[in-house]
Amino acid sequence: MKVTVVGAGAVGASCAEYIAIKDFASEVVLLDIKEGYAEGKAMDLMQTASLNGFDTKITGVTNDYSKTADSDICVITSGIPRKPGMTREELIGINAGIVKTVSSSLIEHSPNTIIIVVSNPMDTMTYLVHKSTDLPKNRIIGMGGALDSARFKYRLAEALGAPISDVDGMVIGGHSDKGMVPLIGKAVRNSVVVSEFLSEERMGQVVQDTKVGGATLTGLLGTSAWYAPGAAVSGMVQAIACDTKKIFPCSALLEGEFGLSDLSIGVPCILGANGIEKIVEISLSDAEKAKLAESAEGVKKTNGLLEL
Ligand SMILES: NC(=O)c1ccc[n+]([C@@H]2O[C@H](COP(=O)([O-])OP(=O)(O)OC[C@H]3O[C@@H](n4cnc5c(N)ncnc54)[C@H](O)[C@@H]3O)[C@@H](O)[C@H]2O)c1
Ligand SMILES: O=C(O)C[C@H](O)C(=O)O
Repeated sequence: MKVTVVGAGAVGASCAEYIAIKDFASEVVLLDIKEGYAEGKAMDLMQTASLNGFDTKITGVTNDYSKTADSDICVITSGIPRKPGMTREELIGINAGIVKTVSSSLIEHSPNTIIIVVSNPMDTMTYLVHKSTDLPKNRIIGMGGALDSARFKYRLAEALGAPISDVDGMVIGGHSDKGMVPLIGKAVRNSVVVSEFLSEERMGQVVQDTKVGGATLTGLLGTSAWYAPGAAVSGMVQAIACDTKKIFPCSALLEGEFGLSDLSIGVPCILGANGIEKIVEISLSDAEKAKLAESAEGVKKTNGLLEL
């Protein structure tokens, strides 16, 4: 199993590290445009192998796509991150060009690959890869909901005073400060809906804290987060590599599912060897449907800025 990660910055290196630590891939290629940068990150990571106990071989390359040939899975993290006070949507001007060029170079050398898009604004960048390449739709997947759901579980555990392993919940919709739809009505503590434990007001706070999770970290760090994003990507890569058929909320191209079409947005998906094996059309309350529709409008507005 060969995995390429484009962008050896904060998120790309974190992805490579978590993939290696989980020890299911034979090879990870890190590629960056900055001379020597990916080589340096790969060497540093390889020097953790005997300490962390993995055999995955990590190599770094400067913009040489021939070294990525025949990758089973490619992750795109190249592009600029936001700074405090910015939205993810403001990154479109620079990142769209990067994502378009990178995806076409990857496919040239790995025509059968599955692509996971991370660069922001992620739903729009995922849609751009659908529109600008010939890959089938099950092989282009955006990562956002896996991260947002992890943040939702963190906030739920905090509100409940419970261990994180005791809570479950999912975030669907666009990966944006306003567009996320944390499904609070379906969130559970050990099978019991959280409304049994939390007031309406506290649940509203959990939802709001989840939606601005990325902005909160950007304010604290001066740039956006990388540990949880890297872990979220590695979980999706593992599900595909090991054909686990686990459900992750992913940005998938919709063609009528949930009453939506012609956009990529976060919905529950079964991930396996074929990438998105199935979009799971869970039933939503009227309020959840309305929020998802509003979120889709926001994503489509950003998609409208693309030069296709
Ligand atoms: N979808 C998500 O949940 C999620 C989570 C975190 C970050 N992100 C996004 O991921 C992206 C990367 O974030 P980061 O913190 O790692 O940024 P970073 O600046 O640390 O790293 C980005 C790397 O991309 C490289 N790069 C730029 N253009 C390139 C090109 N054409 N080819 C190859 N490499 C290129 C840069 O040299 C840099 O090393 C940002 O757009 C950020 O908003 C998304
Ligand atoms: O917040 C960001 O800009 C980066 C990423 O989308 C995140 O949610 O951490």
